Amino acid sequence: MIKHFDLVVIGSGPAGYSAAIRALDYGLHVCIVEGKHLGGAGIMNGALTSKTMYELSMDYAVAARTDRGFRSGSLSVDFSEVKKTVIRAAKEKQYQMLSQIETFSPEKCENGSLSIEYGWAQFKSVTSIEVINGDSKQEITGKNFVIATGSRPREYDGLQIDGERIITSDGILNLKEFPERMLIIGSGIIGCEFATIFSNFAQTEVHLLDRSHRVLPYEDDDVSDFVSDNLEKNGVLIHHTATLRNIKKHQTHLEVVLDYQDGHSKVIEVDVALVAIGRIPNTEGLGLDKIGINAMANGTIPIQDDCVLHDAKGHCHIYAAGDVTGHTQLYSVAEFQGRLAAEKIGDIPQYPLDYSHMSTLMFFKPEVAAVGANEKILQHKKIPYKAAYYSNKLVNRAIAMRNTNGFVKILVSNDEDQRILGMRAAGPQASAFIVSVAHLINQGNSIHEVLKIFYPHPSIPEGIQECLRTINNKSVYKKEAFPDLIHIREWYPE
Ligand SMILES: Cc1cc2nc3c(=O)[nH]c(=O)nc-3n(C[C@H](O)[C@H](O)[C@H](O)COP(=O)(O)OP(=O)(O)OC[C@H]3O[C@@H](n4cnc5c(N)ncnc54)[C@H](O)[C@@H]3O)c2cc1C
Ligand SMILES: NC(=O)c1ccc[n+]([C@@H]2O[C@H](COP(=O)([O-])OP(=O)(O)OC[C@H]3O[C@@H](n4cnc5c(N)ncnc54)[C@H](O)[C@@H]3O)[C@@H](O)[C@H]2O)c1
Repeated sequence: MIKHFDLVVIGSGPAGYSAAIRALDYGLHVCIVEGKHLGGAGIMNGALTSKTMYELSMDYAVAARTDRGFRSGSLSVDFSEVKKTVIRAAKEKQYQMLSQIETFSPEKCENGSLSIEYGWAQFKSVTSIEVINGDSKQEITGKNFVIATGSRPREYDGLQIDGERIITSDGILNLKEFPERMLIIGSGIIGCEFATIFSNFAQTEVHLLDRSHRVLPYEDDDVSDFVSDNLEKNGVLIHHTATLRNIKKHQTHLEVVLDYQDGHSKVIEVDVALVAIGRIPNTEGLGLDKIGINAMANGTIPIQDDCVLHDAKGHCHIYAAGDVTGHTQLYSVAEFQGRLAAEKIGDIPQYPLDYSHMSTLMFFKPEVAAVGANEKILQHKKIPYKAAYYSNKLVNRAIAMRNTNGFVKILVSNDEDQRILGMRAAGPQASAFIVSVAHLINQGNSIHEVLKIFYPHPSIPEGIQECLRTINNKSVYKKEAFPDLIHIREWYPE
């Protein structure tokens, strides 16, 4: 039997699920097709599982502190219990998603419904897909499609991922115990987040391979240095300018050869190697040739700001959203694009995609949050700016928390308007207040809007207001008195 829907969404990650639900809002009959885990990397082996593990590791690190007037009598941690808690968190979310699918099932709803089919989808034509689940196959036809197939870890050339000793982020939950020694290959977000998590639990000697001079190569040098310093304080051994020559597998361990830029080499022994060198889009096997679409050389499906795919014949009932499109690989971006695709299908009003105020959270110790441009971006675009830095050491709430390791760095246009262009914030609660600056950037606000407002006391965001006041020399604490804690830099194109 061929099943037919108004909209077929391939992939149930944040892009696919949000597209499906948004189409349901205006009465479409929708089918989600999912090959693996409901919720995609938004939930399993991705954002939610890694953040659950991060929160547990941060709690453990706080419990292990001895500088706050109290100490725990004895502290121990069991990896299998940590794993159970992480999986419980993922299931909690998946059951919420499933409850919603069941609430709107076609048997119960005439005016818009949701169905889910498990299996791998492949286009047969511009109106039909085949869904393969083990030995069974079924055909599903649709008036519209959203391709939201996400991404998967990039593999390291010549290194076989065995899922046990040599793993990617997909294999973290396969580990049976805390490895005694671990090498993380790649010092981007995933590499630095897992280095934070495993060093927080303090059961693992963590080696982090950074092929350049700094971790997080796309961030400004001061932010990268701050993250590196904190990783090192947490016990992580960072191998800057190192290249992996090879890994020899032994019965009980891995023997790793690292080559450094200055010509020397080092052999280290670890139990597990985690490869975290980026993610690649899931487009192979989708049958894109059957719909007249060519993926780019890097596998992504290019979209314009409308998420629509146009083939040579002008078909425009097929859309793409999320990691598969090659845009910044974030939950929020995937969800926004998925919603937008569904709104386009329904021809209902949409908010335009505007990445200029996109924010990111990075789960390190302490957390780091980013919104809008950084110095590298502004210099690349030749936009003159002022960068103001204000340390949390001067912020009363941080002092009260006994947690002053952090800062805000705000970039404003170097002109009369002094428009806010971007911020990097590190320290407690950075993830909670970054979005307030996203609103300021979105509204094209200048310093003046911030200076008019009462910031509650004691609060960490008071640092934002003081930081902006420093630019026009109106702050309560002055850079002359605290040159290490407050500074301002100006930049003009040559
Ligand atoms: C370890 C890790 C931590 C992360 N942490 C964060 C974070 O803290 N914050 C953040 O914003 N982002 C984070 N991300 C990124 C975020 O998870 C992704 O950007 C987001 O999940 C992308 O959503 P998506 O819907 O495009 O794709 P995905 O979530 O990858 O979902 C795609 C789904 O499509 C399915 N699929 C693929 N091909 C087919 C097919 N042919 N047929 C049927 N189904 C198919 C897949 O099985 C998958 O379930 C993290 C990612 C990882 C790996
Ligand atoms: N908190 C978050 O928002 C969050 C958390 C995790 C992942 N993510 C998303 O997932 C995506 C993937 O994360 P990621 O860390 O894998 O990718 P990434 O692009 O952030 O970092 C990859 C790192 O690997 C390095 N690298 C690449 N090839 C290498 C090689 N051959 N040898 C050694 N190093 C190499 C790069 O220089 C870079 O530092 C990110 O782009 C991010 O958008 C987001």
